[in-house]
Amino acid sequence: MSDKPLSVEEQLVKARTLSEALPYMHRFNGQTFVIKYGGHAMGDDELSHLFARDVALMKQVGINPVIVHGGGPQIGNMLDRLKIKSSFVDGLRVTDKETVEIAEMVLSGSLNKKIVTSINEAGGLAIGLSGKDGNLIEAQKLTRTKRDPDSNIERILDLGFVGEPSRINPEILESFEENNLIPVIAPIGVGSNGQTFNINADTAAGHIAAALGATKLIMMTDVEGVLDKNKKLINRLTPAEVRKLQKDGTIAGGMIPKLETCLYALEEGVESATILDGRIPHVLLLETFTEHGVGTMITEATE
Ligand SMILES: Nc1ncnc2c1ncn2[C@@H]1O[C@H](COP(=O)(O)OP(=O)(O)O)[C@@H](O)[C@H]1O
Ligand SMILES: CC(=O)N[C@@H](CCC(=O)OP(=O)(O)O)C(=O)O
Repeated sequence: MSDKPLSVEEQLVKARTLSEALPYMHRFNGQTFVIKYGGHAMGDDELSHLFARDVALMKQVGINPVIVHGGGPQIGNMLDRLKIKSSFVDGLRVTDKETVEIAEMVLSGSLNKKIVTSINEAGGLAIGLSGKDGNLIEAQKLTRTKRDPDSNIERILDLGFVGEPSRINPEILESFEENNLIPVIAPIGVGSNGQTFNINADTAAGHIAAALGATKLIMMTDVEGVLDKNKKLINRLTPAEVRKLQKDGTIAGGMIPKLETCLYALEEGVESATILDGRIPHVLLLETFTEHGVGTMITEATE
């Protein structure tokens, strides 16, 4: 913050901005927003600090923010340091025994605590947990098939310890809300025999949003939003339009699980899913307290 006094005009702009936020504060009071904070979006310290402030502000004005974080690039860095090779299939990391241990260490350990600390420093009260705590995310091995384009044979893919949520037990999150705590969740799931599963953070966020009956699912990433074939931002999409983009190959890599999750969340009753550019300062406030103008919003009906 600069110490230079503001001109009257600048003060008026500030006052107007605050006043314009009032209807949104009323509209969203008491509602749950699940915010997926992607590993790419958390690379810059200044942006991470602004993210934490935005989350603390949301909580202060009566919204219930629930953070689910990723950490793909950070897991990748640790695997590189340990000289462990890693690969992805359709945006999902092939996860062997060693890799799942590293993923848990990075996600539930250093990254989770870093986010908790920065929200606490910003004046919120955050609590970190993984899907193992309170049995929040019960998971099973993900089963995936892929059609071989040459032979047209459907093959079963074995991604190792990659999990998908089989049941979410949100009671622990509800008790946090009652106590004004902001949950920060690492996407690690627990299997029926206590196994650890590495879950794509988008998938975890979508299931948590559905189980909590969230109003909004917000995905923060490192692109403007969903881009069309000419790399132009698409502002609004319906589920039918998303399916078309999936079929014609416009959607690739990490955007595949992201959009699958958005569709799942909408089917389960979440009102809107938005993919936002986490590189924009205060993008969460822009999304929450102004008419939609950034990123891609997916809703059942377009106005
Ligand atoms: N049509 C598309 N529009 C936008 N991004 C796309 C598209 N298709 C593929 N992508 C890729 O998806 C990436 C976002 O997914 P990902 O890297 O998993 O992000 P995060 O780590 O934030 O979850 C983009 O950086 C981009 O490379
Ligand atoms: C199965 C799987 O792919 N798990 C992810 C979990 C982290 C994640 O999803 O992080 P981002 O949101 O930053 O991509 C991984 O190992 O990278």
